Amino acid sequence: MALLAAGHEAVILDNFSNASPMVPERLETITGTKPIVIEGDVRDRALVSSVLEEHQIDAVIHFAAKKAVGESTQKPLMYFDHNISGFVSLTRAMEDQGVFKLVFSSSATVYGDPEQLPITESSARNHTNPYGFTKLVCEEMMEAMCAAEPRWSCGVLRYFNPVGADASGLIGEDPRDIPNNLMPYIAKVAAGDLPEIQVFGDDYDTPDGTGVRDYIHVSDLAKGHVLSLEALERDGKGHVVNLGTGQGVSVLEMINAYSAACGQSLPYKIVPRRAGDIATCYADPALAKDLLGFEADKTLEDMCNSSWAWLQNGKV
Ligand SMILES: O=c1ccn([C@@H]2O[C@H](COP(=O)(O)OP(=O)(O)O[C@H]3O[C@H](CO)[C@H](O)[C@H](O)[C@H]3O)[C@@H](O)[C@H]2O)c(=O)[nH]1
Repeated sequence: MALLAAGHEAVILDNFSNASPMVPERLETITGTKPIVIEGDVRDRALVSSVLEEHQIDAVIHFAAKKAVGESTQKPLMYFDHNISGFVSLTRAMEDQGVFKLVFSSSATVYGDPEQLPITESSARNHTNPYGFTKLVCEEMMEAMCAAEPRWSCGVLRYFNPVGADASGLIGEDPRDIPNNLMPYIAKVAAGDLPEIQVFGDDYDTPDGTGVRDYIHVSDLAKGHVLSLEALERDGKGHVVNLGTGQGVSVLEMINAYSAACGQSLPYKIVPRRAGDIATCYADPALAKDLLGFEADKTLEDMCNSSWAWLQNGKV
């Protein structure tokens, strides 16, 4: 999904392949502002160009990418097409229309297996799968674009592990297939759709032996995008920042927190490690605070409560 903002007007371009068509209506309920919704694909340069022109767009938030690591190893070309061709097509359309402000969804995946913790933005970049490769390539393309054309200013946001749902309970994640990620999997077990959680390894070098990640509430993440856009307008230059809380949470801590939120003790079993997983990953969030004034303020409890509320009320 690409959200293109001109002044206070929001224009959403989406092909609805993953998102529910109910999202724009629910967005309106939450924000009180009716977004303009255009059905289409970010790889359609002519369409994007016409949208930018017609609505006098001055900045773009680019979310239109695929994000499942496992799928990317099976279908790398599909990932290159959506994530890399889509990026090139979008930015060429922006260039055609003289729009040079871009907020980009990057990922902590660009750090590969981190050399040091917490992870700072100057840590070495690496990729361990085709999905991570696409994020790294887009980051490098932005560096080249900005070096060649000073009018570009790009806000590169390296997400850690986004979880939770909007506090209204109206918008959240509802994977169609068996979820790959921990929180949606736990949520399906809590809802009775799956029998038990599989914990991928309890022999990591972490306090309880299970993997540790920096989970960030999606509402905090959304706030980071607004601050990034504002910084692009204010500073006239780009930034590359981590969006995380700086706190590591283990798989067992997450299961316990979700059990408290849904009021039942969730069943789990320890299974072998998942290939490609690392022990620990959490952000140094200091630069995002310095450059954007960003600070994540939602707790682990907020993340679990909002996910559970969405499952009960909002799912369509
Ligand atoms: O059913 C599950 C799913 C996950 N885990 C564990 O839970 C932790 C989190 O796993 P996720 O799959 O939720 O998230 P990852 O950290 O593996 O990956 C996420 O964060 C990465 C950056 O660190 C990339 O951005 C990637 O796209 C994104 O899915 C890991 O220790 C994993 O082993 C389980 O034990 N059981």
